[in-house]
Amino acid sequence: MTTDPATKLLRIAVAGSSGRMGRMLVEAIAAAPDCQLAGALDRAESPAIGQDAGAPMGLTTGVAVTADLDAGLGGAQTLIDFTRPEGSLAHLQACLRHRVAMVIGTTGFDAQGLARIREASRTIPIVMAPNMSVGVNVVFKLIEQAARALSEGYDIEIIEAHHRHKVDAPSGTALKMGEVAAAASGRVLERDAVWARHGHTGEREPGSIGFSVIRGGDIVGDHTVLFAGTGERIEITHKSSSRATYAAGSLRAARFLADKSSGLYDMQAVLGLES
Ligand SMILES: NC(=O)C1=CN([C@@H]2O[C@H](COP(=O)(O)OP(=O)(O)OC[C@H]3O[C@@H](n4cnc5c(N)ncnc54)[C@H](OP(=O)(O)O)[C@@H]3O)[C@@H](O)[C@H]2O)C=CC1
Ligand SMILES: O=C(O)C1=N[C@H](C(=O)O)C[C@H](O)C1
Repeated sequence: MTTDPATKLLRIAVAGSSGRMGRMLVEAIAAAPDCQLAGALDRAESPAIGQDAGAPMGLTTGVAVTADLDAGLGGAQTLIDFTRPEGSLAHLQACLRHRVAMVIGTTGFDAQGLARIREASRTIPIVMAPNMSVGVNVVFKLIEQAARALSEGYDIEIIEAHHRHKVDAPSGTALKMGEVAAAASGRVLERDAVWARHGHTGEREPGSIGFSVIRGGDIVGDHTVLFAGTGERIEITHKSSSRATYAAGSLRAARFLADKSSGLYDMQAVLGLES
């Protein structure tokens, strides 16, 4: 999966190229001196099919958007995919056929989908992360440290806010924050999570991890983990103000995969944050 020997450029295809993240990625690839757009995929029903992938941003990339997975992936080393779970899993099969590496940013997979990705990573290299931003991945570390130190006597609540178009809840990032906080504080997320509260809920269950979800307007992505104790509370907050941060992280992931032949990695590995 090394770079093109002739041009030395990393040949990247983008799935969901006319989506919010897809457009950011096409723009980021066009601006990156070491990368080249090798393919742009979208659904057959998309009005973008046949148009230049850069058209929505006023760019000419020379790559037309296609729904033909084999044509879109043919010349690529890596596919960056921010679509929907069913789309990513269809793209995964095509990447296996063409031995193309994958960066998966899509959130909302079920256990079966995750198992298929894990299985595929025995054959192709994959980076998968619910959040590609450097900041959020540093925040995961801060949450781990705080949750370890505050495991007794502090209630953990996770609050996230996103734009009105987001279809999954809680966000993949919020779920990951819950997993990190649970593991570091001796809780088990599947057992201790409280996904919603309404009506006569009774008192808060000790050791639970509560989730609150806000959807509105054009909020790019805000996440807070609250540790509420007696007489004090600690809030660890990350706010994204632009999707460019996810696109930049995705390109870092694609570069990371260039010399890998298989394996499943996350952004902690890409950023060298593994402890
Ligand atoms: N890991 C991270 O850092 C981040 C992850 N995300 C995640 O990325 C995903 C996409 O987000 P966003 O860009 O805002 O979404 P959009 O809806 O703006 O874009 C999704 C794109 O994927 C296409 N698509 C939808 N369903 C399918 C399918 N079944 N097969 C193929 N293509 C499909 C859409 O086409 P059409 O418009 O025709 O439906 C569209 O082009 C979400 O899961 C989101 O949570 C988002 C930001 C950061
Ligand atoms: O859908 C989005 O927009 C985002 N989704 C990701 C998630 O579910 O965590 C990452 C980011 O928060 C933006």
